Amino acid sequence: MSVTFLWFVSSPGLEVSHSTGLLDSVRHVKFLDSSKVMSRDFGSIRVEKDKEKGWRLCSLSTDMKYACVGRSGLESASNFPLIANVLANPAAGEVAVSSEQKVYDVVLKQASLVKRKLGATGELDAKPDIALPGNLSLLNEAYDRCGEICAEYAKTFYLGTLLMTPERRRAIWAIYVWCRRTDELVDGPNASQITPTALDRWESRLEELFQGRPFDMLDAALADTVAKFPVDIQPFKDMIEGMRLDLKKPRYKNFDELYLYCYYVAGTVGIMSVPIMGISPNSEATTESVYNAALALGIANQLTNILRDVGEDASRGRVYLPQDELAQAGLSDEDIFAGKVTDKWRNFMKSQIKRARMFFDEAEKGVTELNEASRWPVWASLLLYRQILDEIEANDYNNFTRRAYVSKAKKFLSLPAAYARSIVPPSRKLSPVMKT
Ligand SMILES: CC(C)=CCC/C(C)=C/CC/C(C)=C/CC/C(C)=C/[C@@H]1[C@@H](COP(=O)(O)OP(=O)(O)O)[C@]1(C)CC/C=C(\C)CC/C=C(\C)CCC=C(C)C
Repeated sequence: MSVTFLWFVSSPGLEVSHSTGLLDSVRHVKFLDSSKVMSRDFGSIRVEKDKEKGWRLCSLSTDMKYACVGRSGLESASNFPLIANVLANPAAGEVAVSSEQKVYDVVLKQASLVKRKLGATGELDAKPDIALPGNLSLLNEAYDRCGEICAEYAKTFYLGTLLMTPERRRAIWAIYVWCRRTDELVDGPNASQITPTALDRWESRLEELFQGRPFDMLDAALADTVAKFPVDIQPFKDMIEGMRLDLKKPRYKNFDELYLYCYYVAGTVGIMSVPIMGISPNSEATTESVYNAALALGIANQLTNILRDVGEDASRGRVYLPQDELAQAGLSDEDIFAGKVTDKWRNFMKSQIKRARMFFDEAEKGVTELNEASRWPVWASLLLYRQILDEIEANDYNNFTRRAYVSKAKKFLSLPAAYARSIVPPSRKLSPVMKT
């Protein structure tokens, strides 16, 4: 996977290795009070009534033992028999659950955390900074540094965040920086030295920071963010799991496997971001449906990223495309390594692009439901990334030797279009509760 983030990212080489990473010099910053860490006990089994999807029986256990049977928001729109809900596994005498369903459990868990944190008022308590007074300026410095990194690596996105409230803006910066550091572990300049053990250490660090014990200054900003906003640790852990897959899994058998990978490395970003960006108090959408849209945007972005980078990934021996679908199209890894654009390849790409667009369509339904100030950067991100698919088509599906690229002029034109969409309000107000 290539690793510059959307259109915003300009410079490579952010140092984030476990021991020598960016600002690791500021270590053992112990100014966060672990006693203020919120409880994350989700109980075990719940019966959920989902507005659009009917009743579903779900395990909400934190250990990710999935037991959820239900329908996906995407399958109705899908022409692809690709997202199976429940996969029978007769050999084991068990019912295996599809990736989509596993991921939906994370969505439900995050949504239920948001609901519980909001309580009856529908508003988040604005918690004070959890630093001791003497260290408040350190915390501010930490957030400022996150802002600087964001501005350096994702300029347009950074500008978009300036529309958000100061609290939300700096929280998004802190999440952005953690995601980028995580991604750089396997895709950055020190990637060749990264081992599964290093990722395990990164995960322990994550657990510590969620307990209010950050390792460095940038972690401290995130520790403060997760203590203030109803953010679950699971998507963060899952992103690290995605990096583990990148170390050990060179091929994806089918779309179910690829879907899980896309969730790990990108869908997680959507789920982490919504509790910060907030849902409009005027939205009548269910919390779950907004999280589903956020997940869909992450998946759409990652699928697009994979389709754009086929040649580049192949040069590193990597093929992310579903093997069974390649075979059905009469293609194999050899065709990808040969890098020849044939009619078989064009047809295959058409169907892959179609699927990525379906995920973008699904995501679009949720953007309007976000808090007004958060919509513009999301629309901008969506419109710009979606155009990469158009560029692949314009390149006659040659994603072996030509990198689909959205020109500066087109990017620039997308910004007012994104703004225009962002001022469209959610359909109508029903109840002010249960949103953030
Ligand atoms: C507004 C907004 C976009 C917020 C997201 C802020 C945030 C926390 C970003 C972190 C991004 C990051 C550094 C992720 C690390 C993993 C990674 C690199 C994922 C890939 C991104 C782009 O890859 P790459 O850097 O290679 O791209 P380029 O080469 O530069 O093109 C990803 C493909 C995925 C990133 C996923 C998202 C941005 C998810 C966006 C979803 C939301 C913000 C939820 C919106 C809410 C609704 C309701 C739709």
